[in-house]
Amino acid sequence: MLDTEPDLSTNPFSRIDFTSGAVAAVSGGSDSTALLLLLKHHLERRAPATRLLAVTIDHGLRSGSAAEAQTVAKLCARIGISHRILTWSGPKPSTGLPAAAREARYRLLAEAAQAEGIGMILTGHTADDQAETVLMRHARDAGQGHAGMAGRGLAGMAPATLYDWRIWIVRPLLGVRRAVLRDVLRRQNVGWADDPTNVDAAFERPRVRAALAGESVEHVKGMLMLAGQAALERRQLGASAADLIDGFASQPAIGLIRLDPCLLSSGDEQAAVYALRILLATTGGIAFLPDQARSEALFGRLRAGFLCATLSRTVVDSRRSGIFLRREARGLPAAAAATGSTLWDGRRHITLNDSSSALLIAPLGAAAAKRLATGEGKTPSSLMRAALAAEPAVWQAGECLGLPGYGLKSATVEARPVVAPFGRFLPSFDLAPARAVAGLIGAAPVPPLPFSGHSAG
Ligand SMILES: Nc1ncnc2c1ncn2[C@@H]1O[C@H](COP(=O)(O)OP(=O)(O)OP(=O)(O)O)[C@@H](O)[C@H]1O
Repeated sequence: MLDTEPDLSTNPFSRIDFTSGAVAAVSGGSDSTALLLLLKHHLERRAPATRLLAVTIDHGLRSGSAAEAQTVAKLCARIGISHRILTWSGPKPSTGLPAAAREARYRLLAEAAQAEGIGMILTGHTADDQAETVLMRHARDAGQGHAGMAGRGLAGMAPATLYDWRIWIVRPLLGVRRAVLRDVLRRQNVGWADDPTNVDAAFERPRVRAALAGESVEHVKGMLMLAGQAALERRQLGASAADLIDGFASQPAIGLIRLDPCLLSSGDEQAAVYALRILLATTGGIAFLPDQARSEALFGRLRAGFLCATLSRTVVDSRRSGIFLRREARGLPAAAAATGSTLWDGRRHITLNDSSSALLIAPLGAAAAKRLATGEGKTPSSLMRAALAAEPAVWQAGECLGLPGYGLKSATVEARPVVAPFGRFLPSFDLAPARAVAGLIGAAPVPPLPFSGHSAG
């Protein structure tokens, strides 16, 4: 079957490393049901010892969803694949429902994988999904007057995305058309469920899907080529930005990044602005990069002379001793009891290793920062203290016990830096700058890509 089908003539799983097992995300729709059958076929022949678990998320949003999940369970039982159904419980928002459902879906899939010690999730996203994604981003960019410089989004979905900095989501069918997958199912006499929300014109994706259905095959091919080109450019830009971060950025104190002013005349302005945007989002603890135009304007002002400005919750302080980035003092989290594991201010993963004592986590603040020894060096100590003041400190009964990793003797609380713009979702296109920033700020290393040869694909 795999060897004779034109669009599946190259085995879509051949480059994937299955050593850590796989969770197949199966909704019961045609794409993910075909994913399951093709994957089973591949593993039986090439890696029969692989741990494979199929998981269906019941979002509980439609009356038929539980029955659809049961249909997947029956199919899995028939073909001998372990299967779990996980239900999205908890409040459902009245706006932004698709995004919230997606967030919950990935969280539950990752939990299922982790519970089984599996390090990878496979989804059934197809070439049709990719064309829809690119078309939607095109429309959004054009609406915002960004056409021409928004190549980043036009890359579409990446072949792999790291979720929560811990588990890879791989999309092996991104190059395969939906019609081909449906043929596979028909030939094996396997049915699938048609999700009515896929044709509900109240949502953007179904509207785009309907528009694409009327387009020629050539048009869709053109969209996919555009995405491929944009992905290549995004990877190249990311690699150049990573080189600039490695060469020109340092961290003289926790929360303080110093940029060598030579960055401003490095010769690759586009990559330098991209590096600046990534570092601004990281320092400010923001999941998205600051606006391109505002970042370019800031870059221009940095070239023109010394300044102190704020963008992306980050104070940019350019002076004779360098360009310094630190979290602004406004809008820091209020004091809160330390609990198991939390993301603090979008910037720090706080882990409480011993819950026997009642501890509070709150910003160190200017007064306590003044008492910290910051050492002698080229970096002005006032800047180091300002950065440390915005770091999470451990407090008990009104007394500051110190900063985790900076003078706090006990290992009760750990605070690990997070590469904020990529902390939740890291598309494989952006691996190079994510690795560079992780090295710079002391974040956990990026787990290796589950592809043989570790290429970003
Ligand atoms: N209810 C579900 N249970 C398990 N997996 C699912 C479910 N819904 C979607 N998936 C997985 O996600 C893939 C894409 O599905 P779909 O296109 O409906 O989601 P999407 O919202 O566009 O995805 P995303 O936003 O994650 O890119 C499916 O092929 C399947 O692998």
